[in-house]
Amino acid sequence: MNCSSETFLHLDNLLDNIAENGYCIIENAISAELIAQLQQQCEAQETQFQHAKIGRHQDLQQASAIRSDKTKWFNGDTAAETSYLALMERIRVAINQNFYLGLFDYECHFAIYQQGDFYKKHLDAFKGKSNRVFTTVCYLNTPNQGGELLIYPEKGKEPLAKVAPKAGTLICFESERFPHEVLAAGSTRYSIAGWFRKNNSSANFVDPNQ
Ligand SMILES: O=C(O)CCC(=O)C(=O)O
Ligand SMILES: [Fe+2]
Repeated sequence: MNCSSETFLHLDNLLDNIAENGYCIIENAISAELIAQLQQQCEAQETQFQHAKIGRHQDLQQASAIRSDKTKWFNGDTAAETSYLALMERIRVAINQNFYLGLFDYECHFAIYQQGDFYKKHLDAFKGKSNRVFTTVCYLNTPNQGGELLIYPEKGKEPLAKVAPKAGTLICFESERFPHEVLAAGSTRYSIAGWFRKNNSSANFVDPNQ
């Protein structure tokens, strides 16, 4: 098993599961200390969170029927954010080494789901339309009830997995392949959602463009 003393990440487990299934769910992937710091940061900065838009071209009103959480982009401004990004960088490099995907960078945001907040079934990327290749989700607390993530197969209505959010659990899946949804949260739910991206740039089109 591949564990760093500080942050604790089951890299081999992650790679094996991705190779076999295209997704992985790893409990206790990240140290409780780092998770607690990130969760406290979310709580302290809650007023800076905003209702999320979906895609680049949709407006807020359309988005609110699909998701009701609030998000805040991650800038690496704090030591905890830097540690988290360093972990994601290790995953990016390992995925590239194992699957030759040419993942180029990583973007992520914090998300807060208050009681009743949801995110309806969706895909994070559509073939040929997005540079998002792998989605990551990391839970920063363990809500009392609700807020489960359902991961669906490419075709078929029965979920492959139903994940009750738990502090320290890390989920990774192919963004174009797995529709997923977040059931209504029963109590406040803190998380980080992120995406490893490929570079779609060409001579007259620069993307990622954030
Ligand atoms: O928080 C989760 O469990 C999933 C969030 C999600 O699907 C997203 O932000 O795209
Ligand atoms: Fe998603």
